[in-house]
Amino acid sequence: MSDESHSPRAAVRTAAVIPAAGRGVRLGPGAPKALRALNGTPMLIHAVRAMAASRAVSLVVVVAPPDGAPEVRSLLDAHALPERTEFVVVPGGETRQESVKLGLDALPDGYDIVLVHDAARPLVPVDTVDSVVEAVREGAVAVVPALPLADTVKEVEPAEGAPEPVVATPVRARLRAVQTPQGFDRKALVHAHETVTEDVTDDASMIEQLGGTVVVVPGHEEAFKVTRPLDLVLAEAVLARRRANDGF
Ligand SMILES: Nc1ccn([C@@H]2O[C@H](COP(=O)(O)OP(=O)(O)OP(=O)(O)O)[C@@H](O)[C@H]2O)c(=O)n1
Ligand SMILES: C[C@](O)(CO)[C@H](O)COP(=O)(O)O
Repeated sequence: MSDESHSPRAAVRTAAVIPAAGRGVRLGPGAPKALRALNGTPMLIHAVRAMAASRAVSLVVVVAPPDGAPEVRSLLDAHALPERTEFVVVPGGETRQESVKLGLDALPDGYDIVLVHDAARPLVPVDTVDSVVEAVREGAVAVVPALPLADTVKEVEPAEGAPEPVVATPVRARLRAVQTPQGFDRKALVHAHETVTEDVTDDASMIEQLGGTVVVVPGHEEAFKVTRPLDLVLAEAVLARRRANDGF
């Protein structure tokens, strides 16, 4: 997609907020997850490049670990990034939700579409980013990329240290595993972050809670979230496959 698109909101500017302030507890001991290397390059840099690869995105706000903003600024300065994109770094908060809110607070005027993208999804392809932006440009208030599930999902009654009774089996064909970047009309997302106080696991659920419509576009298997140690192995394998296929 290019900025010559004929979407109703094609001229509207798009910013990406990248929450990168998490510790990465499930990945095990070490540096904050976003700063850990994938094939020698910090995961965050991969994620920033993935957003900046979209010609629609002209500003990237990185939400750094609370005491890590100077280090993240230095990292951005030390890596090659597209010159047409502006980069801002702000310190994050205790939860993902707080971190996204701090990123939104740092957005200057003039950006009416916002993507929120996990630093922990460093390998999302640019076509996925572009299709999210395109759907918001076409008029959607909130857009999520998602994939059908491979596993059957059970709802259980959580029970610590005991077998958990199953209470329901949702129809798998109606379920989607949701990724990022999630794309939003900026005003709607800011309003949602100012209004919803309950903890949620993604930004789109805040829009849902306020009665807004969220739509799904196809996600991508390479947009998986690096969460546990095995995901690092998979991410490096994806990078190796890209190098072999594309020569970079
Ligand atoms: N206080 C927080 C917590 C999470 N995140 C970000 O939100 C994204 C998704 O979170 P997750 O994958 O859960 O990362 P962590 O919180 O680091 O992982 P864990 O729960 O294993 O500690 C990540 O890019 C992470 O850096 C954030 O910006 N601020
Ligand atoms: C936003 C998200 O990536 C969508 O799948 C996910 O909900 C983040 O969850 P986490 O537990 O904060 O990693």
